[in-house]
Parts: sequence; C-alpha cells; structure tokens
Amino acid sequence: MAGTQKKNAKGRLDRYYHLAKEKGYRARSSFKILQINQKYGHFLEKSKVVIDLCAAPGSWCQVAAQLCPVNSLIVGVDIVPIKPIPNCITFQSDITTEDCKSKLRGHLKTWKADTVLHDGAPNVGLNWVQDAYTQSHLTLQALRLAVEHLAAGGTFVTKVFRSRDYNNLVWVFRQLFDKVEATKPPASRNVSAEIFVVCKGFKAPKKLDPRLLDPKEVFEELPEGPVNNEAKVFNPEVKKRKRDGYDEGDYTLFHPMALLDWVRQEEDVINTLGSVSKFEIDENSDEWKLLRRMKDTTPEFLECCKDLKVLGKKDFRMLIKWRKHARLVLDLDDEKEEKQIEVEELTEEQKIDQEIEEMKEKIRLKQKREKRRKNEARQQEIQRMQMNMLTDMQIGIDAGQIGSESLFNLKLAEKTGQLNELARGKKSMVFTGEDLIRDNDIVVDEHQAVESGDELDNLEDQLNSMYQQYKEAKMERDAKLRAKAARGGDDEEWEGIEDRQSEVDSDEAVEESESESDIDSDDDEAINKLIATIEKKKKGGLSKTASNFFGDSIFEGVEEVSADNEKPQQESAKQEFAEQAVSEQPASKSSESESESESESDASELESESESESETEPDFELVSGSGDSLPHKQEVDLATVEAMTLAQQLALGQKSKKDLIDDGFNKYSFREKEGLPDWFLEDEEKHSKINRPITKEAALALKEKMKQLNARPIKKVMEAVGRKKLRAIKRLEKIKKKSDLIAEDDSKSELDKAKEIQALASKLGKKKKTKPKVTVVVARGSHKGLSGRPKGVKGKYKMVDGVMKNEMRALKRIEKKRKKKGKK
Ligand SMILES: C[S@@+](CC[C@H](N)C(=O)[O-])C[C@H]1O[C@@H](n2cnc3c(N)ncnc32)[C@H](O)[C@@H]1O
Repeated sequence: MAGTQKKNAKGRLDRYYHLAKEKGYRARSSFKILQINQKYGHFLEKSKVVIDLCAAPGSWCQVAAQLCPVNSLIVGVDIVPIKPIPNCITFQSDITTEDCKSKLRGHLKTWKADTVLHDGAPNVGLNWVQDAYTQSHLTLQALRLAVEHLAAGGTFVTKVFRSRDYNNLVWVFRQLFDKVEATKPPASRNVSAEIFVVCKGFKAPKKLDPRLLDPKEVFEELPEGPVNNEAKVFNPEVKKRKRDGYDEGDYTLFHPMALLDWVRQEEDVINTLGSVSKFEIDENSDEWKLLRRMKDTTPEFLECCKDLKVLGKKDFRMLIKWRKHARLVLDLDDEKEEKQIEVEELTEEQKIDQEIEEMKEKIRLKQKREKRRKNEARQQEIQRMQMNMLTDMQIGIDAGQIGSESLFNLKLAEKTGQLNELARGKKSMVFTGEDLIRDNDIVVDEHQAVESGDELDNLEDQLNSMYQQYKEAKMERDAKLRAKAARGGDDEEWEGIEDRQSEVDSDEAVEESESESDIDSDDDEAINKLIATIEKKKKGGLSKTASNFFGDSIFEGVEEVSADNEKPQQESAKQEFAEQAVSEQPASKSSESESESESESDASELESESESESETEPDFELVSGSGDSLPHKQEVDLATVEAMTLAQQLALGQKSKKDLIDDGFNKYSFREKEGLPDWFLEDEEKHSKINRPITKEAALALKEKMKQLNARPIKKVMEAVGRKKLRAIKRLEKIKKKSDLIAEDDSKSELDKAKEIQALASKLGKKKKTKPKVTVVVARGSHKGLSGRPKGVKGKYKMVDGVMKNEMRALKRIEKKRKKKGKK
C-alpha cells in the first residue's frame, strides 16, 4: 500500500505508464524514444545496427526491435540483467569498463552501428551535484563507446542532466556530429532534470583528440575569480542571493575588520567595505586617538561601524569620506602629481575633417534609415501580394513614390515655385526666337521677364505659389476635386474665342499646364503635360479645353479622313463652330464621343476643316488627344447629369451643333478676367455657370453607371477580403497542425484520435451563432396595455414599461426567498 502511495505521490502512474502496460512495453520511458524518433526523422526505421547502452529493463530495445528493419542487429547492455527480448541481444556489464567494450566488440564483430542510444541513469539520490556529475561522466563514457562503434553519419541519442557540465558536453558533441539538438520529449516528466541530446551525422574523424573524451578535460572547471563586493556598496538595497553556499574554508557570515586596517588599505577599499560586517576600533591606539578628534568622527559614524550589513548608500559614502580625511590626518596619502591632460586645440583643417566626418555619418545613417524603410515597404508589398491584397489600384503607387523622391521632382519644383522658372527654361530651350516669331509673333524675352519681376510681382508670385500649395493640399484631401481635376476642369465655362486665343498666346498657357501638373503628382505625367503645352505653344495650339475636346477618342483617325475630304470652302464657319462648341461644352466633350452617329460626322468635318485651316493659319492647330501629352483625356467620362443629358440629346438628335453654338453665348461668355487673381477666378467659376436643363433619363443613366462603378470591389474591400482569407488559412493551418499532432500521438487510440480530429473539424465549419435581434417595444401610447404582437413589429420583440424594472426585481427577490426556504 505504502509503495503504491509513493508511486502515486510521484505521479508515476501517469498515462504513459498505463499505455506502456497496454502496449506491452517494459517501461514508460519507451515513449521517450518513440517521440524522439518521430521528431528527428524516424532514424530507427533506417537503422540496421542499434546499440542500446544502459538498456534495462529493455523498453528502448523493444521499440528498436519494433521499428528497425527486419533482421537488424540490436544489442542492449546494462549493469543489471535484462530479461531476454525477442530479436535483441542483451548482456550485463558496466558501460564504463573494458569488459563492456570487448563484449560489445564481440557482438558487433565488423559491423558498424547506425544508432547508439543511451538512457543511462546512475544510482541517483546521493546529492544533486554528485548525481549530475556522475550522469555527465556516464554520458561521456557512452559517447566513447558510440565513437568507437558508430558508422559515419550515424545517430547518437543520449540522456543528460541540466547541470553546469551540460554546455561542455554539448560542445564535445558538436565536435563530433554535424547536428546537435537538445530536446525534452513530452513523455519525460517536467519535474525531471533530464533532457535528451540528439546528435546526428557522425563525422567519424580519422584521428580523435583523446582530450575530447577525457572527463578531466571536458568537465574541468575554471577557477573562480575574486569575489566582487563593490555592488553591495554602490547598490546596497539590491540584495543578491548567494546560491553557491559558503566560500571554501569560510563557513561564517560574520566578518569583522579593524577600522585602521581599512584606513591603511591601499587597494580594494570599496570591495572590502562590501564584504566586512563590522569595523572594530582599537580605542588604545594612538592613531585612533588622533582620528577620534576629527570632526567627521561623529556618533553616527561610530554607530555605522558596528554593523555594515545594514548600511545604505548614504552611510557608505560617509564612511568613504571619513577614510579620506583619516588618511590625510595620518599622512598616508602622498601628494601625487596630478597628470594634466592637455587638450590641444583643433586646427582649421581638423575641424573641417571632423565636420565632414560628422556629415558623412549623418548621411550614412540617413541612407540606412531610407534603406530600411524601403525594405519594409517591399516586404509589406510582398506580404500583400501573398495575401492577394494587391489590386490594380496599387500599381504605380510605389513608382510614384520613387518618382517623388527623384532628382527631377516636379512636385517639389512646384512647391518651391521653381516650376515657373523651369517652364520658362524649357521654352527657351524648345523655341528659337525665329520659331516664336513665325508661329505666334511673340518673343519671350527672358531678360524682360526677369527684370519685370519687381517686388510686387514677387509678392504676387509668392501668393500664387502659396495658393497652388493650398490647392494641392486640398486636392490630396478631396477625392472629388481630384476627379474634377482629372477631367481637366470640365466645369469651366467658355470664355469666348478671342479670350482663349489671347490666353493661348500668352504665357498663361504654360502656367495653366503647370496648374494641371499640380493635379497629378506623377512626374512623368507632369513632364508630359509640360512638354505638351510647350509643343502646343510652339504650334500655336488650341486652348486647354479645345485640346481636351479634340483629344477625345472620337477624333482618332480623323486626320486621314480630313486629308481626303478637304472642304476649304467651309473653313471659317467650321472653325468657329469648333471653338465655340469646345469652349462652351467642355463637360459634354465625352458625351459627344458617345453619341457616335451625329457628332462623329460633325467632328470629323470639324477636324478636317481645322486641319486645312491650320495650313493657312498656323495660330490654330489641333493637338492630338492620343498623344502622351494628355493621357487622362482618354479616361474622360460623363460625370455630371448635365453632360449626360447633353450626350443623350445629341445622340437622339434633339440638339444640333447650332444649338451648341447658341448655348455658348451667355452672360458669362465675355467676362473680363485679366489681372484677376487665380483664387478669385476659381471662386467665381463656381457661380458663373448657366443652369442647363437635365432630364430624368440622364439622371437615371448616370445613377446606373455609378451603381456599376460602386459594385466593383474597391481597394479596402479587397484588403478586407484578403485579411479574412488569411485568417481562415491560419485557422485551417492551426487545426491541421493540431490534428497532425493528434494523429502522430501514439499514446492515443485510433478512436480517440478520430474523435478529437472530428471535434476540431467541426469547430472550423461552425459559424458564430448570431443572436436573433430583439425589438424592444415601449408600452407607451398605442402600445399601452397591448396584449399580443404590436403592429408593424416583426421577429422577436420585448415589451417594456416603466414599472417592469421594479417588477423584475421583485420577482427575483421572491425567487431567492423561495430557494432559501427550499434549502432549509
Ligand atoms: C532509466 S534506466 C534505462 C531505461 C531503459 N532505457 C528502458 O527504457 O528500459 C537507466 C539504466 O541505466 C543503468 N545504468 C546506470 N549506470 C550504468 C552503468 N555504469 N553501466 C550500465 N548501465 C548503467 C541502470 O541500471 C538503469 O537500468
């Protein structure tokens, strides 16, 4: 009985014990080797020769006999006899002896072992240090046998104790094996200090340094250095436990010292202070009589000397100060010459060098930061890609970012107001004076431009650039504005043919393009726009709106047609129409592209006429919309109900080009704009437009279109879907892992495993139960005193009223009382 209790108390009769019994193993430790074998690539299944050192009672041999290939040689040895095991050779011997060595050689003959197992545990229980040492010693002996018998690439599994020798042992293993790993199989009790080291890939060295297997060499300990007690003085509050026990030959905790000895001490003063328990004073000494009269020799000081172990930092400081004074009084301190450190002044060159070094360091750090940031971004992108979260919408974002950091960053140039200068520079680069005279009769005089920049202009420029910045910031914030800008400001009103032309002729055309480049942060696009405007200027091109209009896909290929069907007689009328229609109906430009039937023919005529006209009048030439200069024009869409209405009207023939021309003339057409600041004009534009009629059909068509657009998965939705997917995959993987573990667990029966895996799988499929929504109906008004379902309330509902709370409480109280009574 007592024996059983003892076993139970140690928790010996655990599930592995029962399982071992069930499976016919002689010891529960069989599961340790089973688990190790499973974890480290089933080496037993590949071993034809296995040596089991310290094998009794023989469960590891049993496992080996089960797992190794048929006809494998399994040899087990132990200091105690082992009952015969089928398909195993066992003998009794001490593995540390020569006898064991020779017997083993006799059994193996010329064979080399694929695996050597060692689960040896000496008779433990004497004392911890002794046990650990004996264990380590035994392990080294096992290793000696393993080295003698293992084949190259073989495996050695050994038990070791977690002791101070552990690291030394592992170091030795590492010299002899390719891979060394420590493991604690689940079957090994947590309370046990044992762990197992699995050494794979025996290197089979031809020559072996005998010191590697010599316990004296391997476990030799370094002599311990002097004890440093200074910490006890500097940080007396932090008490460090001394786990090593007493120092050799010193079995007391109380260490007194003569105070005068400490005063006379030359070295290790603080260390002594940390180790001494009490300073003893020889009252009769002449020196003390001298020191006693010192101002610092206070009753407090004397009290501190009695027990140094309880002193704090302040007290120690006082003692050290006292000692310093005492040494002066006793004339113990020689006046040492204080070494003077001469600080040499840095020369100018050195200073510069130093500065350069500092700057270099700064740059290096910055680059490092930058690199790290980029790496992180790339990493994030890869992750997103893996999660299928990268959508079309992200393409080019990074490129844009890279562009924004590049040397030729136009956005930066805009911000600093350099873009104007840049544009001027481009102009002078692109146009020769002759070109300008021939094309426009206008010569851009750089000198004049520079000289005319008086203070007022500067102020104006500053204000303008500030306004540009403001617009830009607003644009970044406001998606609507961005969309508007992308449409090329299609809400602009027509400002009359003359006005536009003058604008085209003036420098503002370039500035317009600059403001356009504000909209798009992409540098390439900005450059394209800039060049397009310059080209336009070179050719005496159309205004922005006009080029937008003719840039539409509807005019593609019109050139060839116009070349064939030249109609010079209609030139002037068509040109007039073109310009008017364009400037009047900027918003409808794309609508016209949709109303193919009528507008196509109109436009082709228009184009052909414009073409022919351009030959005679170089001031007016169409800018191809298909060019890179106006990339967004291809995407121009019917974004307003007015545009849609107009498009439909044109398509149905309800409106003709003449109507368009007529519409072009309104009270805002010829407004004076010269000299007015941008911000004012922009503000005015909001109100300076005529109200165009809209139709229900157009509104419905646009609504339908928007619906379709909204139905497309946007970036955020894609991301959320990706996240959800990832979570699901993770969950699945987790469950997979768990079920793998369950499946591999030999300690469970197949039925148990199946049940557990099923339970896991059912968890995966389960949806979170959503509680049915309960509608709370307040018993007020028409609902007062209502019995049954209130009108218009579907699903679950609950009637509540003011007194309900009290009633509920009362009911609870009664219930409680009832229960109490029932108990009694
Ligand atoms: C934990 S048991 C081994 C259990 C064994 N692996 C099994 O599963 O059956 C430890 C064994 O090491 C043996 N042993 C201890 N010192 C030994 C030595 N010097 N030579 C041989 N065997 C030794 C003990 O007799 C004991 O049977």
